[in-house]
Amino acid sequence: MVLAQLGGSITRALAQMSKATVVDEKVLGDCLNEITRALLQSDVRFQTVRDVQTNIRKIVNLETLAAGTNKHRIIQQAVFSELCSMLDPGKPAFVPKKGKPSVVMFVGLQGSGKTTTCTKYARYYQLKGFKPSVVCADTFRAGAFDQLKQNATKARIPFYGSYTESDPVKIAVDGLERFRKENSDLIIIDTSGRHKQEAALFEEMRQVAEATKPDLVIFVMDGSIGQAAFGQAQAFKQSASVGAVIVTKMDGHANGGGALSAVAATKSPVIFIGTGEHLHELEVFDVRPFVSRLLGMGDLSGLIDKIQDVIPADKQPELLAKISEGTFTLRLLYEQFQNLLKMGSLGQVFSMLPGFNSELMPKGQEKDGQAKIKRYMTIMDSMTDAELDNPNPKKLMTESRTIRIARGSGRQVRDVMDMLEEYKRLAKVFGKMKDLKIPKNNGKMSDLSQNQTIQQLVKALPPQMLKQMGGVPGLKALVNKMGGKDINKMLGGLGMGGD
Ligand SMILES: Nc1nc2c(ncn2[C@@H]2O[C@H](COP(=O)(O)OP(=O)(O)OP(=O)(O)O)[C@@H](O)[C@H]2O)c(=O)[nH]1
Repeated sequence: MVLAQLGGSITRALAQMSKATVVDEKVLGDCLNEITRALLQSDVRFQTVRDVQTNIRKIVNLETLAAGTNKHRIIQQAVFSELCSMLDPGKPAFVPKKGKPSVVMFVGLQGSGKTTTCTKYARYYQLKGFKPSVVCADTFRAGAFDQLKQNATKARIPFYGSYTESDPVKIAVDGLERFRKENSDLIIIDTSGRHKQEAALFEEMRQVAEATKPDLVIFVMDGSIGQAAFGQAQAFKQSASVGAVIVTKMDGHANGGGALSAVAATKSPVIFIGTGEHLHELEVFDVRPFVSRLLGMGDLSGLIDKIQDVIPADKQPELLAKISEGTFTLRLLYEQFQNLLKMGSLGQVFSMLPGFNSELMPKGQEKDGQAKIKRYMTIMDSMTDAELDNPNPKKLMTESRTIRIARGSGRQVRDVMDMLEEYKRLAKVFGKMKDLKIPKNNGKMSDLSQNQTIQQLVKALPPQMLKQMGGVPGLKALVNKMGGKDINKMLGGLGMGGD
């Protein structure tokens, strides 16, 4: 993800500053120059970058800071808070509520990713338990209905459109009526795009909006246009009463930071960012957690949300029971792999952990990781139930069995051995996790149970990960920050919660 480069540059500038034993004007100036350069490279408007720099200087007045003050920390906090202000439109967006019918209309220029994003958005809410549906009122681009139909079918989302009707308003109204009858609580209307902002497009948007009275109009915009987003977002906001923005293609272009800050400057809230062509490549955009992740400081609430999307609350006790039995079978590993793949990009998941930045996981490496998981799963697909459910599959694995599995999955014997090695390694980690007990007492944790949690986590986490989290002190700070409730939710989601 290209935004990670911006985050990486700023993080490096801060790390360089932290190394200085004495923070003087020169050290602060160098750090701010690096941050300025990174923001300009990301196509953030010059005016905005200048404001960020001036404001940080206002907060960090080295001359007036008392001796003994932790200047490194003050600078870091000032950078964090100024980046947040740069991206904060100061206005929340409408959020659909489950069970309460909402209509959301999508608008945007042709090719911005509008149609793809409609289905991503529907799927996001489907995973949260909504009953979404999509209506294709794009009669301008031939093939738009087919595209929406294909995407919606893949995600099992009901859709409506017409090959013969040319009036977008009629399609929108008919679709709305159909899905209202079917009790859909989130009806999404995809409208036509044009190559540029032209009167005909705005007129059509106005007519569809008048007929469907949407609760929210979402403007979808291509993030690669950088600071030009300001003019575009402003024009759509005035013509179609846009209530929220989704910025797409944040995976492929260095200008993403510029686009995000430009949209914020129009006082329109960005609610999601698109990070790829696939259905799950849509990320919630929330300013503070976003900046936190950008700077490698993690986003635990996002991680908890993601885990809960993948392992629904009603499935958690089942997983927990299996783990507490202490038998980590190949079938359980298979299920964990499925969950991991459902979580989407591993880089994105990692960037939610404090101390990680998605830059740490280069795209190629990420693809390799996913390919490996899929390879292991294909091998397991060739195993019998008895092999998958055996608590000690390594003992069971005779030469003839291994050859049979390798043949059945079209892989080499060494691939099967490799998968079993990985299983052994993970079984060891899970074996340690089964002792992890977090008391559930409505959120608050006693000091004693907090200490026990930390000790158990230290034992369970791979040393490399513990190091990335800042060692035991980093982990302590994390547990303190999360309190009992969130850590319970997270560990529960991973099948590690307590009684
Ligand atoms: N890399 C990347 N590609 C995206 C993203 N979102 C959409 N795309 C791609 O952008 C192209 C255009 O997307 P569409 O959804 O067809 O665009 P549209 O705005 O609906 O276009 P019209 O229907 O013609 O108005 C497609 O190839 C999508 O796969 C994203 O977040 N990242």
